[in-house]
Amino acid sequence: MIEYRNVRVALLGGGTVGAQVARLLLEHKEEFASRVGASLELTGIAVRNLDAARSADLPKELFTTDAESLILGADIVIEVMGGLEPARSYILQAINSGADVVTANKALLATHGTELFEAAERVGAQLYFEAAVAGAIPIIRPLRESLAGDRVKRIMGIVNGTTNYILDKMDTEGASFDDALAVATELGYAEADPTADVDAFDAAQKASILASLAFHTTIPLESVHREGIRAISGKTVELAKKAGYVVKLLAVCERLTDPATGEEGVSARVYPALISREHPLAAVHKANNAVFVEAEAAGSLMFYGAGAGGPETASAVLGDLVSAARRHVIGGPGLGASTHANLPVLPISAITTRYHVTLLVFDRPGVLASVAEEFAKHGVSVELVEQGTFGSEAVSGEAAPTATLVIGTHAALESDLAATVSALAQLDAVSSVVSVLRVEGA
Ligand SMILES: NC(=O)c1ccc[n+]([C@@H]2O[C@H](COP(=O)([O-])OP(=O)(O)OC[C@H]3O[C@@H](n4cnc5c(N)ncnc54)[C@H](O)[C@@H]3O)[C@@H](O)[C@H]2O)c1
Ligand SMILES: N[C@@H](CCO)C(=O)O
Ligand code: NA
Repeated sequence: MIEYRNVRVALLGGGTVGAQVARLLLEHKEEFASRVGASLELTGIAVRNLDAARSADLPKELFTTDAESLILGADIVIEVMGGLEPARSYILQAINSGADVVTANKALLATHGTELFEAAERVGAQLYFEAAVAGAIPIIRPLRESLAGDRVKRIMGIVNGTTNYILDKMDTEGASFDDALAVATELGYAEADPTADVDAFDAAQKASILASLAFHTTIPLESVHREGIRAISGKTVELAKKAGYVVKLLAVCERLTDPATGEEGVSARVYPALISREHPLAAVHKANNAVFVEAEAAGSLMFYGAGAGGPETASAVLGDLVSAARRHVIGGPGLGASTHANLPVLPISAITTRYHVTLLVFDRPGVLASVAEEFAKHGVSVELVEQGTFGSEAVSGEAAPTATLVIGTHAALESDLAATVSALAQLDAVSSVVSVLRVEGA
């Protein structure tokens, strides 16, 4: 058997994910050598603070604050630092010095992916990123390789563990938003700045990556429609439950026909949506993720598992490391980006879906008729109306609105729905629009 020299691996980041990558790499050194056909040598771990506590007991001599030197001597660089800079510069330095790269950095890939892929293709380097979307769940390799011979039509899923943890606690335990977020952060699921999770920037970054792979088109992050979960109150969760739904932060990426031109385009969006409690996505609890993929030949596929967590994410990073090391040993170019389709990215106004509009109204004669008239005026067909007393919310200086109206619609064009909602808000009988939620997974 040919004796290969060690494959030198540099690790950038020793936090929630990085420390677990290092731990598993050292613990399973022999096993990895057998799988790769060469020994993987962890040459060092670049961190900001040498004295920071780690989630694993690692040799002190591995730690350094000199990332540049570590990169120069590496065959493969693993980037699990997060953020855009200096992660972007370090990855470019690695690629230009002939190393392959494994990253979990969805923020970086969603904003600088094109530049990084072009740099990698110029020198034939590999750029792997399985951990960047849906943590431990293999979804990147299936889209990038396994389904490369099929035509993906739609992707719908839960791709952020932190917000799923929050919404799940609110639904199953009536927990408050803040308490659930605090626990998710404590458990290491949240980004360094949790607004990335709560305001759906993380989910949007992942949707951009998934849609780019699925539709062979560059989907810029700014073209992903993004709505976070801050507006989801305990009351909204309670009303959803009463109606047989659960609120989930969904990423939806799909091919669709532009209603304005009749041409094919693609849509990528992330928003809190209602999912029937019978739907498999309703059973995704805690920080788990799940992604449904609909493809022309393969039909419907579901990928499920841990979307966040140190060891769980390290699993995906190490899978990429073994792939990269195997290719490093036998030689050959890395897998490039596939963006030839160049489909137009359509705005949210072009989508058609069902909605639940919840209004807080004054309980007086004619309120139902005036509300229904607005839907009719804007061409939105109503499927259900549910009136409930929602406890009076004292509105200072006038009789409190004491009723809620939940209007469920048939499939409607987003732009028609938006026009209806702004008209409803003007009605005297309507005190406030409590929530407008799309219904997915019908
Ligand atoms: N935590 C998860 O569950 C999870 C899951 C999937 C992907 N990710 C992604 O993995 C990456 C790391 O996430 P994490 O949760 O481990 O973050 P973390 O904040 O726990 O760890 C970041 C590490 O990088 C180091 N670092 C940051 N800036 C540095 C710099 N300029 N120079 C040297 N070291 C630097 C820090 O010292 C720390 O060791 C992020 O891109 C994140 O989005 C995390
Ligand atoms: N903060 C991210 C980590 C995994 O990418 C999440 O909650 O899903
Ligand atoms: Na993954």
